[in-house]
Amino acid sequence: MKRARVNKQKAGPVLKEALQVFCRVRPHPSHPAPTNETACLRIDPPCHIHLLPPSSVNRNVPTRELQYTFKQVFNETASQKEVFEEVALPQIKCLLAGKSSLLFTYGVTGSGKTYTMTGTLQDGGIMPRCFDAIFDSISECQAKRNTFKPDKLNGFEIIPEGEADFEGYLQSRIASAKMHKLEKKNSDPDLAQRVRDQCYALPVDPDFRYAVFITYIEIYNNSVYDLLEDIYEDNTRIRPLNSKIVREDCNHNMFVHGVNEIEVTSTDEAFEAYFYGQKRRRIAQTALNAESSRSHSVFNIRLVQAPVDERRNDIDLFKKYIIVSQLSLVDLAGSERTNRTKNTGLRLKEAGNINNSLLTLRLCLELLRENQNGGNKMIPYRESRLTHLFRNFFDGDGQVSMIICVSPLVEECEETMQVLKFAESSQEIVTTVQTPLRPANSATPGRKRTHEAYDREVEDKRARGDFRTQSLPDLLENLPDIRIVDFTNTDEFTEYRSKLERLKSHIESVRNWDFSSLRQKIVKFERDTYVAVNQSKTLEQQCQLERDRVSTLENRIQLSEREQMRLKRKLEDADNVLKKLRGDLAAKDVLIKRKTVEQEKAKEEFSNKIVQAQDKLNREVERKLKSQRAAWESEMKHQEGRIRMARQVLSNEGKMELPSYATPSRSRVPPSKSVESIPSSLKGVSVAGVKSTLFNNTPSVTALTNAPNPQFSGVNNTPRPTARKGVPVVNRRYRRSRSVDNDVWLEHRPLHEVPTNTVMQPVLPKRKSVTQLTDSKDVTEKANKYCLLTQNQDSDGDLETRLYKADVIPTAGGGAQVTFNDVEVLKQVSPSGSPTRKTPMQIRQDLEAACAQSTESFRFPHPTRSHTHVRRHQD
Ligand SMILES: Nc1ncnc2c1ncn2[C@@H]1O[C@H](COP(=O)(O)OP(=O)(O)OP(=O)(O)O)[C@@H](O)[C@H]1O
Repeated sequence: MKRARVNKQKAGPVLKEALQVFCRVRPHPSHPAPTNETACLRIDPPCHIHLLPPSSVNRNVPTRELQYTFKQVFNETASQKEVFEEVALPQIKCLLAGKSSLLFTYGVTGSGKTYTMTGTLQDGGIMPRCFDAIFDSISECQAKRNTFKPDKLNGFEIIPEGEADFEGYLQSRIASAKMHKLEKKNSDPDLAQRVRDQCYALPVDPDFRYAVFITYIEIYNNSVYDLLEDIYEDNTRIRPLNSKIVREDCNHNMFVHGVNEIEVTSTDEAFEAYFYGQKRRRIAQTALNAESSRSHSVFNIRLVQAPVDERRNDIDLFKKYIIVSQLSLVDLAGSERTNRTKNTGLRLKEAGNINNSLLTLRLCLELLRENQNGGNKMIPYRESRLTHLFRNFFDGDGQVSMIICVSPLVEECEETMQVLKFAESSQEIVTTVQTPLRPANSATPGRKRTHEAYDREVEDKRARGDFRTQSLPDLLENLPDIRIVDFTNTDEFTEYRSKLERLKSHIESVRNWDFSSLRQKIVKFERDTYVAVNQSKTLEQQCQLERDRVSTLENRIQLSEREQMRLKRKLEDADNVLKKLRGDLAAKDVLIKRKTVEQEKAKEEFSNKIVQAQDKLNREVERKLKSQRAAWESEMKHQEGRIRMARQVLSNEGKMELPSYATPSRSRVPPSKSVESIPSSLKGVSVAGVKSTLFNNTPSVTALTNAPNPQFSGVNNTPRPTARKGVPVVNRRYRRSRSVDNDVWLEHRPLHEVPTNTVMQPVLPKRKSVTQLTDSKDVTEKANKYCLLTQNQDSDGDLETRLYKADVIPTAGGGAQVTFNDVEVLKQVSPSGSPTRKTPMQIRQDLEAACAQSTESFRFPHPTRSHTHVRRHQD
């Protein structure tokens, strides 16, 4: 027995295709005409779907309307036929052309995945319609059963005609019969009830023979099980399914090792196998679906095709001519939220596994998309059996399509959003599809048609009676009997001769029959037809490619339009914000301008006020200065009068000569200050024998300033005054005691002294206090130091206490000269003074400001302080 195996699929040109995503919305379970309150989806045919999240939904879902775009969106009323023709029929065409494809349904539990994939007997889903289309197309070219045989290593062997392993087939049928006997009680659906609404006969290459194989597996809790496995150990015992492993064949294609691959020759057989597997599939009732799939089911259809040889019907035995294509129909289990399904125990574990495998699928697709956009991440296909098994498809070995099943239920809004989001982004994934090379063997292309045409021609000729003679066997049958009985009978000879001539003419006519030219004509015609068909196929492929390219571009355009819309919205938002900010800015500008104007105005008013206040202050200062000067001048005059009176008294007594008051000629101290320094207690007092020298030419005190006045710096260098005639001279032999402790002070206090109660007291260890100088001896004999205390209190209650200190120097005439050499000023500001009185600092500032403008030469007193103790020694 000669056998052949599929070793390697012959690869033709590589086409790139985007992952195709379709969306199907299932009808609302309770509202035949859903409203906005009950449905969260709105369809905008043919490609858009809008999600309208209700306001009550979770905060993870944005409240605005979201739009998603897919290759096509089917609404609630879309029929199974419509879905099949749009989604799966192109994949059947691919399958017949030798290309593989994967189609899976994805969605939340109860969203209609199984319904879309399988449907019902009356209204079949994608899977039964696929079988119908396949068998309708290959019906005339179907290989005899068991011509191909799976080799259990993902390949096929060809068993030449006559050697077909009918025994094996019989065995499998017997096993099948057995299982049916056991399971018939499980009430198989009656296939006779199945309704077919359409014949899908697609063109196939007639020079090939075709066979269809199926496998049916489930991935349950991340383990793979063969649903077509024989689990009957005898007629009564059933063992559990064994888990299978996923392996890689020599061409790096993934397959389930040891899986039962069954050849089917009709849709009914395929259905039988499907129902056989379906009974083993794990389905359970949940809160959301009465028949919820607890596993992912994979229904693989493999189409094996091999060319026929020149002798019309024998399949070519060269293994290189075999083409195997696959269509995988995957019904994924639905993603579940435990809080909605209320699953516990085993159901909860199943739900966890389902969600994990779906998560891995999503992760793989997302990473694939990222990698195709320039990323370089490892895709974790192996983390789930599901992704591991379909790695080839994702890595670029076949077309991938996905049907997103969604429910319009408001309660599922958030999950639906996740599904739509993921599906929309998956459309960016590009997969590659290899077109298999049709085997270019030595056989004449179109030979099947040639044979058929020849047969038809002969039949036609026969029917028309175009054959001028009978067929050769007829001719031979009608040959005259050539045995001559009587050689003398010329009639017999003549008849015999005429028979032979007739025979000869028949033979000649048959010989002249131009078989070769007819055959050549037919072959040429078929060749042309074949070339034309091939060309048309190529053109069709190119058209398909162009269509796909256009649809990909359309998808991209839609995506970019959406992106553009999104950006536009963003821009509009930003524009609005900008406008608002600009408005705010303009308002603030106006406010600033108004404030600036107000500020300028206030500044102007303020400076005017300052100028006015300065003027007023200047005038006030001038007025005060004037009045002060006038007061001082009158005081001075008064004092001078007194001095004159005192002088007069002295001169009248003739004993004491009072030196004339020498107005300090070079002193810059205002005269009033010197005048003021005359002790008031001396007013009207005459002391016999006492000579007084007041600030003898030298201003010893600068009472109004703390800073040393440079104009007085040269004072000490002024020549000492020479004694004038008649003026008592100081006793030159008198030596002042240098011991301070020995000084005896004559303290001259005012009669009505205001108690200062200050801690600052003059240090006068030995003193005699008097309020009036009545006896000159108090000065001349008892003291060598003189101290005069004066007090002045102004209208504000400020008290100024002055302590004039002097040396008492005996004169040659037996009197004494009192030389004032020091003054201490104690100023006490009344805390309860006039409330309108300015603080010293204010006064100083006012005066400084006023005088800075008016007079530069005038010097201001140092700010008066409470308890200011000013002391300046002459030396
Ligand atoms: N388009 C539709 N038209 C009519 N009925 C539908 C449609 N889609 C789903 N249904 C019904 O909804 C129910 C649930 O559907 P189905 O079992 O296909 O959901 P599922 O997505 O496969 O759920 P699970 O993931 O749990 O297996 C079924 O009774 C089915 O008949």
